[in-house]
Amino acid sequence: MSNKTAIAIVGASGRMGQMLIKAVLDNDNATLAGVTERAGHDWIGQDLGQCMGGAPIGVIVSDDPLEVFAKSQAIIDFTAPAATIAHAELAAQARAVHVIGTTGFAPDDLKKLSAAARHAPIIRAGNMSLGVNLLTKLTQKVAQALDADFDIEIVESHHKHKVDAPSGTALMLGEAAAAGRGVTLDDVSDRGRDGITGERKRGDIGFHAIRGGDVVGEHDVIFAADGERIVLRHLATDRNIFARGAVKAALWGQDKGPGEYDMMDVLGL
Ligand SMILES: NC(=O)c1ccc[n+]([C@@H]2O[C@H](COP(=O)([O-])OP(=O)(O)OC[C@H]3O[C@@H](n4cnc5c(N)ncnc54)[C@H](O)[C@@H]3O)[C@@H](O)[C@H]2O)c1
Ligand SMILES: O=C(O)C1=N[C@H](C(=O)O)CCC1
Repeated sequence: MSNKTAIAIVGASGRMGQMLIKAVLDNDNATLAGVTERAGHDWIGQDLGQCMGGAPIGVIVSDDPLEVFAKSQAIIDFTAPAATIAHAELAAQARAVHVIGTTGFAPDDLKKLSAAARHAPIIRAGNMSLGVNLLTKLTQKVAQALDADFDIEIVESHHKHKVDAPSGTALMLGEAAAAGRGVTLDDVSDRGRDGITGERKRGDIGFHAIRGGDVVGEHDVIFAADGERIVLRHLATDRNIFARGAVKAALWGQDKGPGEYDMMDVLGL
């Protein structure tokens, strides 16, 4: 039996799905167990290699996650919240590691993920890149070192197809800034100001989302005081940074018990 980890990719035709497939095929410690797309998608029943514009590779795109998960040790999921919730239940039944990159979950969705994580490991992060996870740590440290004379604003830019705002990364950074300050993000979050908003409230953390063109992902955490400003910035120029992180997480999760983990755990940060 091969000692490579069998990984399934759901949402195969997506911007991230295609990156993830290449990252698994390029990894010496992983093998592609199968791929899925949503029912009715025109890739269903076709050879994956041909769908991606190359030669056949003998992997047929499925719309049956149950059948694919049964032969997988890990599932990598960058799809949409409703799909990911359904996948979490099936991954838990299959006792497979579920790596979740999907963003835009509602609080009730997160409760369902926590329930699934009682049966198998879930590794979830709004951003799987090493750079952003380091930036998150730095954000917490800087917020801890400064008082609320420094106003915190988080500005993110993404491509025009992105459907959720603020980005998962912006929320990670906001949570880190709030933790550094010793407050709860929900109590201080101020999203997308418009109209006569009144003066900025001391201690608030502001969020702003720019959408346009093909921007892969850019995040600034601004600490603005009277007379000086600190800006922590991450610029993503290639989605491969997210895909590589997700495959690393799938391999890392193999000897872990049920529970909820994130990329900080994977990277040891
Ligand atoms: N955490 C990270 O590092 C990171 C990085 C990039 C993107 N993302 C997130 O990943 C998600 C996907 O982003 P994208 O740009 O690839 O989007 P996309 O729209 O290009 O791809 C999503 C794919 O999922 C498929 N899908 C939807 N429902 C499905 C189902 N039930 N079964 C199988 N496939 C299904 C869609 O058909 C589509 O092909 C978003 O939530 C995005 O914010 C996270
Ligand atoms: O392209 C996207 O969508 C991205 N989503 C994640 C987020 O919401 O932060 C990570 C960056 C790219």
